[in-house]
Amino acid sequence: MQDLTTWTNAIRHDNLGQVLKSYWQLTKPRIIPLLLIETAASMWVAAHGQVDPFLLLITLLSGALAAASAQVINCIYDQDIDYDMERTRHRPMPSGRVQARDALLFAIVLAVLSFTLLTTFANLLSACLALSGIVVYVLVYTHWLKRSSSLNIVIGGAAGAIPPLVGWAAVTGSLSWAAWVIFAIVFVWTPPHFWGLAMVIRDDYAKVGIPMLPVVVGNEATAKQIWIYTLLLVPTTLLLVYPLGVAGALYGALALGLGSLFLKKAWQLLQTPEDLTRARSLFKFSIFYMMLLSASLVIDSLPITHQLIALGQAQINALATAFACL
Ligand code: HEM
Ligand SMILES: CC(C)=CCC/C(C)=C/CC/C(C)=C/COP(=O)(O)OP(=O)(O)O
Repeated sequence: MQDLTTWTNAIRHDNLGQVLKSYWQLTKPRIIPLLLIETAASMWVAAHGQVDPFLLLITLLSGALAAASAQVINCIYDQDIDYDMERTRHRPMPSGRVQARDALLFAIVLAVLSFTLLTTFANLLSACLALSGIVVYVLVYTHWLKRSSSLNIVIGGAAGAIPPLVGWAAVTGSLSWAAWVIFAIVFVWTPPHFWGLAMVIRDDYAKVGIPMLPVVVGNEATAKQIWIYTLLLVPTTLLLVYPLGVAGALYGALALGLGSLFLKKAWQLLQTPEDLTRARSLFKFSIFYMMLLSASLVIDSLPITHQLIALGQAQINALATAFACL
């Protein structure tokens, strides 16, 4: 009898574990950290390097909840095509592990929690922006454009650029030019990020009739578009240094260095558009690029960085004066 109870408990435990795992997978959790890194970077710049740790925690938590909610709705909507594609077939919806009604309820709870936390502990603007991120991703990208236009990523990609606006608004209660420039950086970064991968998994998308750019125009024309967007990306990142002046020389140097590497990858792909190793490498680099660019913004905004740079400059001036006296 004792054995039977232990066994039943073990099964219950196991089921609960499986259920939790399925709901976790519905939120596409691997993408969320980078969305939060963008949000945090924007908060640091907005707060001139001194972010209130509680506000940071609440904003990142709410941002994660909003992004998760958006992804869950996307999983419900896309379950038919997800079933037909090898890469997505084992997701919880197409494999029947979660029912659409339960998933929808889960998404609503996540969205309500996100909105409530932001309105209570940050402000209404940041809460509305997070909600607009869900709406843009679900309605504009998933419902309207994903299945109907090769511009799906260009326009729908705006959803992924909203998290920095949420972060900025949470700190300042408004949106300045700098916030829109960070939005623009992510907006311009998204097409090269995704098209690199889309070139690799083109056949999967073609099979289910999704008009991703490489399916519609082929790899050569996609590589050209990737090159153009990467060319636009580099000067966009520098707008924070000039004319806005919200980031300094350290960020400027790192943005230029990272941008040159991105351009090199995009150029190499342009030379050999059918080389899918290069396309995959560009996709992976895009993620590394966005992480480091965001980290550069944070480091550049810290008061200690400003103090160290001022100290360095004072020493260079002192040396220059000493040499002049010799
Ligand atoms: C509409 C815009 C976007 C589209 C269509 C898109 C699409 C994709 C796809 C299909 C994957 C592969 C996921 C998988 O293998 O299951 C991926 C990976 C990834 N995306 Fe994007 N993405 C977009 C925007 C963004 C944004 C804005 C971010 C964050 C700033 C982001 C961060 C990532 C990360 C970190 C991964 C790698 C996840 C892993 O480790 O597998 N993406 N993206
Ligand atoms: C502020 C806020 C809530 C913003 C939401 C931003 C958000 C959820 C962006 C995600 C972008 C993304 C990874 C799309 C995947 O495309 P897909 O769904 O077509 O990929 P798939 O082919 O893997 O299903």
